[in-house]
Formats: sequence, C-alpha cells, structure tokens
Amino acid sequence: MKKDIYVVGAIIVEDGKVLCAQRGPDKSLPYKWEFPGGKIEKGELPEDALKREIEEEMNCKVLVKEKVEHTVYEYHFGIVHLTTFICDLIEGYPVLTEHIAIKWLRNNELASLDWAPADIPAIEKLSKEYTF
Ligand SMILES: Nc1nc2c([nH]c(=O)n2[C@H]2C[C@H](O)[C@@H](COP(=O)(O)OP(=O)(O)OP(=O)(O)O)O2)c(=O)[nH]1
Repeated sequence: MKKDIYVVGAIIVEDGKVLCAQRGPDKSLPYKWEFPGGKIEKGELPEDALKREIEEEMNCKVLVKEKVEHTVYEYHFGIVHLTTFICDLIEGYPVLTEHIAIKWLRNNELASLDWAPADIPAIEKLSKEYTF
C-alpha cells in the first residue's frame, strides 16, 4: 500500500500575478514547479497548515481565501492529496529559501512551466476560470 500524503499549496496572488516555485534537484519531483506549501500535520486544519508552511518556507504571512482545486495523484513515492487555495500576502514578501527559483506569472502564462503532475488540474482551472 502506498502512503497517503496530504498537502496544501498556496496560490499567492499579487498585482495580477501568481507566485510559482521550483523544487530543488535533491527533492522528490526534482525541478518541477509547484505552489509553496507542504504537508498537513495530524489534527491541523488545511488553512492553518498552509499559513504555517508559508511562514516557514517563504518568510511571510498570508490570508488563506477560497479553495481552488483538490487533486489526488499517485506518484511512485505515495499518493498526494493536494488542495490549493487562493492567498493574499498580508505581511512581508516571499523569499527564496527551500526552492531554487520563484517566478510571478499571469494566469495565462502558468501553463508554460513544467508543473508537478498533481498541480495540472489547478493550473487548468486558474487559466480558464480566474481573472486576477
Ligand atoms: N508544496 C507542494 N507540494 C506539492 C505540490 N504538488 C505536488 O505534487 N507536491 C508534492 C511534493 C511532495 O511530495 C509533497 C509535499 O511535501 P513537502 O512540501 O513537505 O515536500 P518535501 O520535498 O519537503 O518533502 P519530501 O517529498 O522530500 O519528503 O507534495 C505543490 O503544489 N506544492
């Protein structure tokens, strides 16, 4: 049985652009693009996990707003249950710590990156249904 991994991702929108982050070479899914975030801890609400992860990883604070997409994707290392939320920056500005690159893209540019497979449904939804 593969392990279930519950993950939250932040779609941080600022000035009509979305923050995209690139995973490093030594991680699972090397060099793939993702939304900053991480694993939900036991007993934690998804929104609280997301605020915590963004503070740890990007050194800034976000307001978690509406849910965009929930995807279940089976990787070789486990089954990722990814939930993404629109977020506003409320304190500080995202900085590179764990990722090797970040980009701010308009939603019609998002599909140009090589995203982690679990993120594709969210990317499609953002491109089709959202205007920032
Ligand atoms: N943070 C984040 N993780 C994602 C996204 N899409 C996606 O498939 N994932 C996967 C990558 C990881 O396997 C898992 C998130 O765990 P994590 O953020 O703690 O990743 P990590 O590399 O530090 O952990 P690990 O896999 O090395 O144990 O979910 C996404 O958009 N954001």
